[in-house]
Amino acid sequence: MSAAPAVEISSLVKRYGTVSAVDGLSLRVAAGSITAVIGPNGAGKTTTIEICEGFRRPDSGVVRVLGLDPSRDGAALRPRVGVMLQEGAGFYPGARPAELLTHLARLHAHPLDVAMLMSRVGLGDLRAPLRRLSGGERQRVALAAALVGRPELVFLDEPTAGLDPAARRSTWALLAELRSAGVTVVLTTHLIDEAERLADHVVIVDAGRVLAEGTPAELTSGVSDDVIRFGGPPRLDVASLRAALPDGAVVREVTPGAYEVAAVVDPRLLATLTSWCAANDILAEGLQVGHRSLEDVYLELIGAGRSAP
Ligand SMILES: Nc1ncnc2c1ncn2[C@@H]1O[C@H](COP(=O)(O)OP(=O)(O)OP(=O)(O)O)[C@@H](O)[C@H]1O
Repeated sequence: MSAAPAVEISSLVKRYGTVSAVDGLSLRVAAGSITAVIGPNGAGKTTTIEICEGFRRPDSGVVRVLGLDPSRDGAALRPRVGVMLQEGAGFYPGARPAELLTHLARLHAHPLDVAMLMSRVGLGDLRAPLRRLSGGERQRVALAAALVGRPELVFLDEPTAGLDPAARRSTWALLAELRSAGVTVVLTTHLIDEAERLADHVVIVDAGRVLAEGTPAELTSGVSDDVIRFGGPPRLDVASLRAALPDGAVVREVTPGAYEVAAVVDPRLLATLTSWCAANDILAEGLQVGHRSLEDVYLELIGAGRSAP
């Protein structure tokens, strides 16, 4: 990976009237990496990305994309940067995918072959105009449009939203191939497992600021607690279990009959838990000790229950 970041944002602020969409956000994207920006609806992800793309101007702060200022150096950046907007916004609805992609290819010096690209993103030789395509097909066209010019850097706003599971996996494979070819990928997503599996670097944003960032492993290992999961009859007395466990343990019934204990797990804690179950005539089914997932960390950071991602 090159030392110069592909994207560098310092103290970015963007307001819409009284709404602070972005409120002092700073981040760096390493060249050749996949960076996932996650956060609840309205967190400021799209606004940040659109400023990087040159579509919006910041109120203050500094943004550098491939060392350039996107609000001034758009002409120099356009051939080098691919952009996928949410739901393929901005495409002419009467165009067919191949027409649109061929048109975009002509704007670039060394474009990809359009037929090959359409096949790679799962469009085959789909001939219907864009307005007749399904949401998932439009997503694929938008992804192909971002890639056709062989960009060094791509910004993808929710690239797998609305895709079926097979198409989502195939998109992940494509993004991993791009990274192997040295392309920098910045994406937003509401799928925390997508960020966890795919991204080298995850940035959690809320209320226009970065709450936490790091590799998925760093973000989850920074939390000392592990989690024990088990199944049993619904509506167990979690307060009684909680009282039996050491201070700091958190017990909750996630869904009826599915329990989670978040704590520093050691053999003694496990023994206390199973003794409590034995004393209450409960067979703890599927008992598992595991690390907390990125989703656990995310929900804790943004405040569980405040907003569904
Ligand atoms: N053009 C605009 N005019 C006024 N307010 C706007 C405008 N664009 C965005 N906002 C507001 O700025 C805030 C951040 O929006 P943004 O689209 O950046 O969030 P997001 O994190 O991308 O959300 P989502 O996950 O729902 O796409 C929201 O409160 C939104 O309503």
